Amino acid sequence: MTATHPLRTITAHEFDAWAHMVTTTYGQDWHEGGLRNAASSLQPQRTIAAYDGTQIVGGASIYGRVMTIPGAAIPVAGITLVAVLPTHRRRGILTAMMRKQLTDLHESGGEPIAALNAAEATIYGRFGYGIASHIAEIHADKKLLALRPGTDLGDGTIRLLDHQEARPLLEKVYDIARRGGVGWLDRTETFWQARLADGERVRDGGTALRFAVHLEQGGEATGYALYRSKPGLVQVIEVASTTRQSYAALWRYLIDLDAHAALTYDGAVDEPLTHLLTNPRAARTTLIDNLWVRLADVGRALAARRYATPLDLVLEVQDPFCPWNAGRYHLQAHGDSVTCERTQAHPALRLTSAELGAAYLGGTTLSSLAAAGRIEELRPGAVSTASLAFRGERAPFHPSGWAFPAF
Ligand SMILES: CC(=O)SCCNC(=O)CCNC(=O)[C@H](O)C(C)(C)COP(=O)(O)OP(=O)(O)OC[C@H]1O[C@@H](n2cnc3c(N)ncnc32)[C@H](O)[C@@H]1OP(=O)(O)O
Repeated sequence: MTATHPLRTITAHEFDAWAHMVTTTYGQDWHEGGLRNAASSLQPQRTIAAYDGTQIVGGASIYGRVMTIPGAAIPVAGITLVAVLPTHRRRGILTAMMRKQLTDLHESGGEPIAALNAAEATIYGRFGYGIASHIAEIHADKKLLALRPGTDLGDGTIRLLDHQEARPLLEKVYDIARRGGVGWLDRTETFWQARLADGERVRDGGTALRFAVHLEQGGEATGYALYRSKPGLVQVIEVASTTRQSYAALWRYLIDLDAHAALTYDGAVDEPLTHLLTNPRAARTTLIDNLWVRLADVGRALAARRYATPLDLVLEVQDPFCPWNAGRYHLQAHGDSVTCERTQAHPALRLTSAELGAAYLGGTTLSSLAAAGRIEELRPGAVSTASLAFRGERAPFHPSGWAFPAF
């Protein structure tokens, strides 16, 4: 808590007042559908508020989700709906809420990592969060888009289904895709509802959501694309597939949609689409930070993932914001056998939790952080060895946001 603004979890009947504070802070009016989605997906016992007397003046919540990480899928605390009223800024309320969330995770033995999408990239580094993934905002000139000759499209078909028909097929495909994709989350009923919410506000001038589902000859769904049309634009919302042929076939379908000059999609940094095109420059991309990861418990987090190469490394971790994490760790990894124990041995690398958070999903490299002067190498070659081991096979990708609406 801060000296003047105590923090506590909200009760269910305080939800409306809490939501009102969040929307006021975000410069919005909460509409009916949004309020319903938030009320059903948020857990009051994981939602905190800062009080000025009886008034709620700040708040933050946690969604408990399961995220695919290199070699495993683990519970992750999804930090969301962080807000402090404009009347109460710069008094340390955010700092107190961040500390409470992480302390609670540590003391309860909760999720070993926390993750969030940052409203501004200047906010969360000070609390030990590091940029673990980027998103490639793709903007393509449709008349220049064409697939390379000879692209294997398989022999399936694409059907436009309505929401009800598509929904079970989407779930099956998504569940296979997310298990193989680092950064992807599990999606329970509540989160599906939010992801597929389709009211006027969500459409933002576009059509209703379209469900293009790829079916194999035997009827099995192996991919889907969610999109809407906006004036002059195909806005691709989500593409998931379980085979390379269905991925290529879905993109051919999207590219072939007539009467649109442009196509947009928030894809992975290493989105295979680029390599399917005759003119890769037709799809221009802007990179933007996406998932910020914070190791709430360094030892448990590092032991939970798998590493690309064998590793025997002593790390000295500095962590003024979460002092329980500070100290030396002996990280040993060989295939599925991974241990991370406290030690007094001499360290090979000195770094903070933020660098470990950044490297955790295998996207940001330790070598790049070291080149920026953010990691101290105490044993020659240790950065290079560790960087290769932390690296993932594919760039991590988080196909939907943490922030409201809650998908
Ligand atoms: C995961 C998500 O939900 S992201 C959404 C985040 N929410 C928003 O952006 C909504 C609008 N903004 C706000 O609600 C508030 O301004 C917040 C939550 C960003 C900050 O809350 P505050 O209580 O004012 O922050 P607090 O007083 O604890 O500041 C902590 C430090 O962060 C800095 N800081 C706070 N906000 C910002 C910002 N937007 N940009 C840069 N620095 C910031 C402060 O200057 C302070 O620095 P210091 O420790 O060096 O003095």
